[in-house]
Amino acid sequence: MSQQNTDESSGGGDSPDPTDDEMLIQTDVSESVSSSGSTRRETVVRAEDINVWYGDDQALQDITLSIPEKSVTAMVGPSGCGKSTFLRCINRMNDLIDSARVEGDLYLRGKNVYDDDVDPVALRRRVGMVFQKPNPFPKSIYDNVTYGLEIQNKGGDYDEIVERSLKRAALWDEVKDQLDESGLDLSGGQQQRLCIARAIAPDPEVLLMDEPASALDPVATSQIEDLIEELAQDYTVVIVTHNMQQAARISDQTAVFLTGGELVEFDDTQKIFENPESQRVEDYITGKFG
Ligand SMILES: Nc1ncnc2c1ncn2[C@@H]1O[C@H](COP(=O)(O)OP(=O)(O)OP(=O)(O)O)[C@@H](O)[C@H]1O
Repeated sequence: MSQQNTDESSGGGDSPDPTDDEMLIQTDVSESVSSSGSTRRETVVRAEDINVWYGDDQALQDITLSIPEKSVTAMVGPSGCGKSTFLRCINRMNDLIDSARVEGDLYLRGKNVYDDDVDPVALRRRVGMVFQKPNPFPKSIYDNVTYGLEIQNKGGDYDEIVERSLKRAALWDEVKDQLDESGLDLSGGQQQRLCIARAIAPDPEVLLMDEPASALDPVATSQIEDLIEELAQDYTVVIVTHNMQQAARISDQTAVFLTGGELVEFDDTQKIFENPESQRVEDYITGKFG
């Protein structure tokens, strides 16, 4: 686990005329959660009273939590408790589900992403996502990595960005001589690292990962776990996982959701696994139910 203690609240650029993108980058200096008091990092994502329904069925109830920067936050809990739904609130992917309705406030660096003036596409530039099943496009490895940059019309030295992103995703050495070959010809673990390279190429601030290793074998899973810990030095990583050991190994904070879409406990991972406040959380993480 990589706890970083930075007391400072980086604050505020003094530019009087923010651009559209900068409108989304206001600083939230609220303190991140920590029962031990040891972790005081700037909050990047803050959810306040988030409720989500699919039609008449409520999937999340009054979720309030703060996710600190440059760390790994794990969302755990039994199937159907709303972990993925919460992840999709952060980059407004629930907007794409007709029956979904979100109420409450979700701040990204102090700006409510549900405000009318927020463009969800611009938001998703700043909040990248990696899914459970590796989903490279039927394109070359190179084009997979540059895809996000191209659709955003983002300039820059693509050769350099491809190399940097693949290195960050721990894939460069394996593919550097076959960048023109299809991403679909890679192994499952390599494909997932390619998807991570694609997600980080536009340099997002937050990286959402929805069970990124659950379709992979143990060796590929271990590589992805190492990679996630490394990525947290530069990005704020939020990961959904079914795997308690994985959450314990790689996350700094853990949020435990339970049936009914309730957030029962959110704290430093060590505290959650060694001395949770809630009996229901203890029962869940020790395998008594779920
Ligand atoms: N697109 C959707 N349409 C309708 N209901 C949905 C949709 N997506 C999720 N749900 C429902 O919302 C609830 C929460 O689902 P969600 O996928 O967020 O849970 P989860 O904790 O991520 O589950 P899992 O661990 O099985 O992936 C479930 O009851 C699920 O059936």
